[in-house]
Amino acid sequence: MKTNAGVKVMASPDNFDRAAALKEFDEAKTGVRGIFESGATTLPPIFRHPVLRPRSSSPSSVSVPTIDLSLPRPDAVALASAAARDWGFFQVVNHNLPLFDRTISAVRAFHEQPPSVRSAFYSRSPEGGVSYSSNVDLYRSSAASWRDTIQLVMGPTPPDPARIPPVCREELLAWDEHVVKVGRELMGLLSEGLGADAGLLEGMSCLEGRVMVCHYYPPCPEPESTVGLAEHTDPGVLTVLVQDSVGGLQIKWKQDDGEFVWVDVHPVPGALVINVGDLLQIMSNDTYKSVEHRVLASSHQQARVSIATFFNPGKRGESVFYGPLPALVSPDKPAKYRNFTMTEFMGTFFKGQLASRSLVEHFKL
Ligand SMILES: O=C(O)CCC(=O)C(=O)O
Ligand SMILES: [Fe+2]
Repeated sequence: MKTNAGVKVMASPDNFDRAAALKEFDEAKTGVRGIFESGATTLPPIFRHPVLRPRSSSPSSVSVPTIDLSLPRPDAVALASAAARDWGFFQVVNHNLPLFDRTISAVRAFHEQPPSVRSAFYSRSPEGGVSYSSNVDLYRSSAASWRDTIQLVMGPTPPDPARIPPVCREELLAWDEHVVKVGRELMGLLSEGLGADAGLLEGMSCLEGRVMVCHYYPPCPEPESTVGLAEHTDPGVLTVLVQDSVGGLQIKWKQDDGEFVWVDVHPVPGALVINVGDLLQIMSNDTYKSVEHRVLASSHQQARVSIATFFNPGKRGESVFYGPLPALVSPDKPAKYRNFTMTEFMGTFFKGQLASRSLVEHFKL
């Protein structure tokens, strides 16, 4: 038996005590990065995924659309809404490279601090909306993923800045401001694409509920046997993501012959990756699509960094209901989903495993 940062690698998985190994890994408080730092040459069993789809194989001719937001408005509306309908994913070119690089470097710097510094922030119950941990669903998923994350609830109530790790504090606050501007622009385009006013989604408070996750995917000794992030859809309205140049994000794409393949979302310098979440699929009554995606475990020497902001409605409460937008429902196009409160929606999400597609199915009529 060999020990990697407190995680036992058993010769025989038959007598492997998974619960104890998870606890030991979690209590080390240094994440997957800690295992990497220990020089591990094999994958600890808690990270081993029994069945993995092939790592790649997308036809090289297929790629997620990239949209230039400086195009004339009607063109931008047409392209963004077509991409949200046909792909559920697209990239937008925003030309704010210095801010992108600065933010990614700050997140990298947090995760690469000495173990004793970053472990002080490690927690599974976010204090004041900020936490650092590995695998938000560590104790619920059947196999862990090769990834650590800082999570920040940015809205409707922003965190006390003092709770954000100093090494990335200023950068993440500036990034949130930038992302809100991008989110407003995109929600405007997608609202217009539904035939509504540009202010529809923003008026429904969809810019207000924001969770930012700053992922770090260390190089992996056996990338074929695990994932960086298991396949899932995002529950919220819209996700805005910035990634570094390493790559590994893939979306599940249905070919003309009905077969699914994984398509790489190639890093494009200065581009943001945008995707439709389950709630926008429901609100748009299936006009826009929430698509499954995953991240491969990094086979490169370099760790991968990405930062995703999930936009959700900030208006909650037991008398505020979400469901297909009334303007999109008619006798010809009946509602495909029932209405629900955000409490019910998020409760359903947290009950399931992150890797399931059950949220949209759960509310289907
Ligand atoms: O790291 C990425 O590229 C994807 C992250 C993601 O899908 C998520 O956090 O939901
Ligand atoms: Fe996601």
